[in-house]
Amino acid sequence: MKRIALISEHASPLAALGGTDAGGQNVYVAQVARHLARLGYAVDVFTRRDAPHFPEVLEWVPGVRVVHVPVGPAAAIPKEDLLPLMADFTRFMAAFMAREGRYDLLHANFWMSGLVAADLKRLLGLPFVITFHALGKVRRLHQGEADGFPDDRFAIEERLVREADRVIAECPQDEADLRDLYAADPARIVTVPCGFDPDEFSPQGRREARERLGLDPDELTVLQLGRMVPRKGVDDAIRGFARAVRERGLSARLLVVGGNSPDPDPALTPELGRLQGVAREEGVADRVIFTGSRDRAALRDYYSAADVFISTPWYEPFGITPLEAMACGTPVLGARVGGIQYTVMDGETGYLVPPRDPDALGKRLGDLLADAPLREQMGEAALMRVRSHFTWEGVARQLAGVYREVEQEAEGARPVPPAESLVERAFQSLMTTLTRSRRALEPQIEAAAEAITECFERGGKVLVCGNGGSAADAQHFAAELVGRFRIDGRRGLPVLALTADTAMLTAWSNDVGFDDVFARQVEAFGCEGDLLLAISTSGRSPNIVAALQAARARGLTTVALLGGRGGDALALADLPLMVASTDTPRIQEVHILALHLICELVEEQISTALPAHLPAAVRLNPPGATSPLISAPVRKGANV
Ligand SMILES: O=C(CO)[C@@H](O)[C@H](O)[C@H](O)[C@H](O)COP(=O)(O)O
Ligand SMILES: [Zn+2]
Repeated sequence: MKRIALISEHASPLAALGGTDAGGQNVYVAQVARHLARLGYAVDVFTRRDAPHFPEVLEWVPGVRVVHVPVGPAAAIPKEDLLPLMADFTRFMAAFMAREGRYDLLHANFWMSGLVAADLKRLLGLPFVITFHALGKVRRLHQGEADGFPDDRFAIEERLVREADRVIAECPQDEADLRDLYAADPARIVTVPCGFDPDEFSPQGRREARERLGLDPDELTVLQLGRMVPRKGVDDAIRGFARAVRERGLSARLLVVGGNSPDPDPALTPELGRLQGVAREEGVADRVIFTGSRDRAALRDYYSAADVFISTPWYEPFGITPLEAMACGTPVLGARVGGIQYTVMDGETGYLVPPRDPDALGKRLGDLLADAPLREQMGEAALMRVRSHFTWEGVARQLAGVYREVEQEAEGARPVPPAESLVERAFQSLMTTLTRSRRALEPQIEAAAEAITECFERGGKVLVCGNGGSAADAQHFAAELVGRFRIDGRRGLPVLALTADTAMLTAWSNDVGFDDVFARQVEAFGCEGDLLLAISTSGRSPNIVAALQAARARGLTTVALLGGRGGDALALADLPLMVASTDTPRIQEVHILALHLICELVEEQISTALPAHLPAAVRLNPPGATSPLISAPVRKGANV
């Protein structure tokens, strides 16, 4: 079973049920979730908790849970104010997944949910797809200053277009906008339209529907239905209707369904007042009926009762209402914008007219109202078209295909176990570990070398310890500094490997315990100002942890060469050097490189600590040095 997280920060699928203020995104998320569940997906929809009584996790329909994300006030707030809450939204989802398991894929809806998905991808490596529903740059083009979203939206959308595994365009116009305005990679855009649910929308019989709504069964009826905002072009619908009625001398009425309440009160829906003014101005106040909002269950009767459905917004990312009207067998008079020009086939399932052009609209409306057989024919063609192209079931199947593609790609990106020899694999993995560690280790190696140099300069000594291979590394390190590394003729530096005294190690382990064999020696040899260098690939060896604790207690500086997650040693080290691997031998190999580099840097720093004009022998063996100079002759050996 595949687990999908649908993220929809402001548009809850539950709002789609009540229907009064639900926009297209609520319907989309609700329907996609339900139909994905029917295809066998386990779907969780993450949406902001905007009412106090909502439980955190609600089992909604079989296979779909709604997770109410508790960020911001548990009340409705404008979506323009949600961006600052998104970081908490992301944190909540990451914690939720830590508790309840990961998703196979995230499907974000709208740009702010996209931000959550993109951050989760960076954090957890989850693939994501996004349906924008509306694009900020398109909105700004059409709405200008009326657009209340911050300008950050543009840069965020650009990032999402770059980082999403797939961008779902809802129609060819959306796809073109993504390419032209956002430079989206065409190979990662897939066009999947919105849909309708045949159980919800089907022809109800015109006369019966009109009767149920209390409308005159014989009068020509035109319907405009949707949210009441200026960009929906309801004023153009009213003006076009007025022209058609005037010019053709028809007896018809226009139903305008929508608003903030079921009561068509301009005090509750200010836009309504403006539109009533337009109807009066056009002399059709008695023919335009504002109904207020209606429950979703009642909409099929409205769509079925109408002879013509009008949808002429200035722009529309997709436009679900024309589909729903077509699903009820009603021809659509639509604006040639966005998804409408894709769903409505001009001259076949209705007509397309330019946006904001009441004259063109009036003419086409007149043609339709005057020709009953044409309306009949177009209504049937509309029904056929939506049933074959735009059901939610079909949409969910297409999305499932996109999810499968993304998953296959993700699998392809996972490193295939290499077929080459063990030796080749070891080289490869060491190179990977080196590359990963490089950036992090460079400043740490320099800092460790500096701390060790300072320790020597103040007259201190270095104690080194480790187990197994790291014990050998400890001795190796001591040998380089007590003896010589690259620079010939310098003084010996005081480094004591705590792993070398077998009598002490065996007696203490035999009689007392192994866990404090090093701590005991730190107590014996360590003085304030000295430095302990602890080496452990896991950071969990008890004797290493105890040695670091003892060193801290005595005022020694602590440096630790670690790997994996650093274990308890990590927090006890003033300077931890972490190798980005969990494989012991690879960590040790990087440790050796780090130790050699530390030796080289320390030698260099010690030799330049005194003015350059002094003879080399004096610089390398300063007058205050406690150990005698053993310089020449150096016998021939591998390191010479
Ligand atoms: O050399 C190796 C593995 O390459 C082993 O001897 C290894 O050092 C031992 O297992 C150590 O006991 C591991 O201890 P540590 O690095 O986790 O502190
Ligand atoms: Zn080893």
